[in-house]
Amino acid sequence: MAKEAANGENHSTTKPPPNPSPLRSAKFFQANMRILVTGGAGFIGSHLVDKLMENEKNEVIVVDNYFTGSKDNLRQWIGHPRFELIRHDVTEPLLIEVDQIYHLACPASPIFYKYNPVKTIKTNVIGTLNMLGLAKRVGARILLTSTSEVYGDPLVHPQDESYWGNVNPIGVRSCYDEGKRVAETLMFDYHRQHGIEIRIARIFNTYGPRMNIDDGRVVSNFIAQAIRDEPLTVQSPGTQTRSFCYVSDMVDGLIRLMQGNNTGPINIGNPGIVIPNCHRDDHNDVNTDLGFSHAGEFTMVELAENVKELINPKVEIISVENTPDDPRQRKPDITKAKELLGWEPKIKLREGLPLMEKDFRKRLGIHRTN
Ligand SMILES: NC(=O)c1ccc[n+]([C@@H]2O[C@H](COP(=O)([O-])OP(=O)(O)OC[C@H]3O[C@@H](n4cnc5c(N)ncnc54)[C@H](O)[C@@H]3O)[C@@H](O)[C@H]2O)c1
Ligand SMILES: O=c1ccn([C@@H]2O[C@H](COP(=O)(O)OP(=O)(O)O[C@H]3OC[C@@H](O)[C@H](O)[C@H]3O)[C@@H](O)[C@H]2O)c(=O)[nH]1
Repeated sequence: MAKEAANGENHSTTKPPPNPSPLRSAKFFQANMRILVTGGAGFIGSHLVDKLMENEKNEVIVVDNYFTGSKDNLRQWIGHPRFELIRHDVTEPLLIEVDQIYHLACPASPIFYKYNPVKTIKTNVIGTLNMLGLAKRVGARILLTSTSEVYGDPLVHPQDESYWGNVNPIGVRSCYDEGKRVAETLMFDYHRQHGIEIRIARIFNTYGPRMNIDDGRVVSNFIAQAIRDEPLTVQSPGTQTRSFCYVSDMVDGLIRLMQGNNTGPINIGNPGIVIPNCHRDDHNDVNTDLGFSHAGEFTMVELAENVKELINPKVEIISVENTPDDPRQRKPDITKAKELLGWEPKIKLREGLPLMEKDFRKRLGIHRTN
């Protein structure tokens, strides 16, 4: 019987998970925790690896096909005795022995996941099936990085985990959002049917150093544009909102979820703090809405204005055409993360943007002149 609480409920299983390796209970040999990170050469994955490697009791194995990730993100660990890097596509089976699996492998930026949509859905469905098969064979606990995109173009705001979403099943984003929805279904079916220990994080927009400069997502686009003196391209109408979480907060949330007792799904993102009657003068990163402020949800025009003010006040902001099915609003309800994981984000957007600017300037070789 699986012990974890899913959405506060218990699910019965038909079969207990396999016993852990005898090495786990060996008297004289204390094995390290072997942790697999799929997609570990990517943006969030490589920061997660950094954090996991800080613990000397962890051995970290990364598998990645380098579609959007890069060995460069892991260069400080290559050759380290507790670290292994394997070029592998998760759509193919993987036979290794591990205790935990953080399953991140999947292109996350819309321009990359739409580039080869059939491959994206294979990665989400076959890739997740393969990782669940591995978890089942070796009795590992597995965490899936799902997404706020499972809520589609949400009709409920902010989004809590009980909301089933408003998703177009045949649209250009479906390979990703429907793919992640199937991945969540597979996780719960393996949990109920085979007793696999699962964890599901629904990640909201995350930003920080190491994002690909040409990643295509909004924060990296605006920062790269501001540094290069190019106009900031706000996709119309510009009133669509997102809530942005700094990557170190995200990694902390993922590790807490993996180590805790709740299956999730649990939203991990930065909704900001709701401060009644607070105005822009009182808080730098607060957008004022009828005297009711939320410092974490930004329209794309507001995000562009923040980037302009912080990074390059001379840069122009222009409106460009949008792509179909762009969600109009997005902000997480993180009550569950607070209550069940004791987690909430610490870094505000205006603190995170300069950290990312520093990293982008270094990689672009463009110094700040003012
Ligand atoms: N960054 C965000 O805002 C965000 C939001 C919601 C969910 N997520 C999820 O978090 C995870 C990581 O996202 P990210 O922002 O770090 O993206 P990313 O593109 O930087 O990282 C994804 C990694 O997966 C690898 N990959 C892709 N397909 C693969 C395959 N078939 N086999 C093996 N490796 C493969 C890529 O090469 C890359 O290293 C993804 O699952 C994504 O869906 C991210
Ligand atoms: O240059 C740009 C890029 C994007 N945008 C806008 O910025 C908003 C955010 O777009 P992004 O491409 O950064 O990311 P999205 O929020 O659409 O999707 C993200 O959601 C959560 C994760 O699963 C993924 O990382 C990604 O799919 C959209 O409204 C988009 O229209 C711009 O205004 N200008």
